Order: sequence, then structure tokens, then C-alpha cells
Amino acid sequence: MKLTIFATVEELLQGFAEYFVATANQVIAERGQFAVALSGGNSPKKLFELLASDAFKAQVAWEKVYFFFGDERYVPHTSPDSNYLMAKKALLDPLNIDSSHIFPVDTSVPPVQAAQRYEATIDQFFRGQPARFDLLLMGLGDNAHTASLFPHTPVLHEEAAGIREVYLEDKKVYRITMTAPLINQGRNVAFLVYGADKAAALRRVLEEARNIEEYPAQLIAPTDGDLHWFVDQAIASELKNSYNT
Ligand SMILES: O=C1O[C@H](COP(=O)(O)O)[C@@H](O)[C@H](O)[C@H]1O
Repeated sequence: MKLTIFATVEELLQGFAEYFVATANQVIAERGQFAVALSGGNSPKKLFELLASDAFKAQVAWEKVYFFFGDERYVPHTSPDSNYLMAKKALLDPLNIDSSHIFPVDTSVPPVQAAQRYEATIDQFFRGQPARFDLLLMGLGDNAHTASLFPHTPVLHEEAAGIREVYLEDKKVYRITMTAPLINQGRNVAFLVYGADKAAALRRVLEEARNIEEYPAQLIAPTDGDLHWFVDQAIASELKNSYNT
């Protein structure tokens, strides 16, 4: 595991964008294409905008990139809560990504079916081989959830690499998420986390004894890939250990 601490959010986003570009270019050079699973919520929006900006957009052969989603809110694609809509507006449309390279979760069918269909879509993309994404972007909630792996939900105990629906009792909503074993098959898994309000969550995930029910992000540990945390100084303020930065 590698953790890099940046002084400001601007430097963090710049550093993450450079990492994205370097990883994409290396994978494209080696394998001819790059399959990435995006995270949702608020944190990646500025990163997506930066990647689509003049400073970065010419640095990647975007026509060789395939976009998936690590998790999705069970809402229509037109909803302001949709992770797909956020990525579409901030990244995919500005870069003119061909729709054949974008794989949103189909939220027009019941949640169980949405999960099954997305798993089938991923299986098809990887042609029946184990699904190994080249890069998975991850976020961290202030309750230590990542993707839609929320505290005290049955999906935390899922042993299969796949897609599952999750019901969040407190919010009365469904989510669709990659399971931890699927994420952990990835070649590169990178967390982008900033903001002082998540400092306690980061410390618990990284430094408290394993307790996946309380701190689901502790489940993320690639079996044969690299794990890299990108954080800002504010969120790192409660960390006690020193890290290989
Ligand atoms: O709900 C979600 O939350 C996490 C964290 O989002 P953030 O806005 O607090 O950074 C995100 O990683 C996940 O994809 C999203 O669906």
C-alpha cells in the first residue's frame, strides 16, 4: 500500500490526474486498451473536469479507454444523484467518448436485475475471463464506506467477484455495487479522498484493527495489484503512523 499526502486539494487533484495519465498510458502501451471503473459522489467531479481540461485531455488516447462504474445509485440516469450523470457531464461528454466505450448501470430495471445485468456486461467485456480492471477509482465516505459497500450491509460478506444490489435501510434506497472481491482483482486501485470531515474515517480504515462491519473500506486490498491512497493534508491530520509515501 502506498499513501501520498498532498498539501492542498489542488495539488492532490493534479497529482491524481498525473497518476491517471501515467497508468493509462502504461497500460495502453502494454495491452492496447485501458478499462477503468469510476467512483461517484462529489469528490471525483473536480478530477474528471481536470482530466477533460486542456491541460490533460491530449495526454491520453481516450479512444482506447473503456469506462465502467464501481457503484451506482439506483436512480434514473437523469437524476442529479446519478454517478453516471456526473461522470457524463464532467468527463465523458467533454472528451467526446464514444457511447460504445461507456458502460453505465441500467437502473431502469429492478435492482436485482440491474446488478445481474451489470455483472453480465462486465463478464462479456472480459470475455468470460476473471474481470481485472486496469484501474478502479475509489472514494471514502465519512462513515468509512467505499463504492456502495456500506457499514453493516450483507454485501460486505460477499465472497464472489461480481455486482450486487444493496438496500440502505436508513435512507430507504437501493445501490448497485461491485463486490470487494471484484475490486480486489484490479490491477490498480486508487483512493482519492480529501476534506477534514473524513479525517476520522481515514484513520479508522488505515489504523484501527480490522472491523469491516464498521469500516468497509478495510476490505479493499488488491490480491495481485497496487493499492494507492491519494489524500490531502487536512484528511491526513489524524494519522499516527508513518507511511511509505
Ligand atoms: O455515495 C458514494 O459515496 C462515495 C464517497 O463519495 P464522496 O462524495 O464522499 O467522495 C463514492 O466513492 C461512491 O462512488 C458514491 O456512490
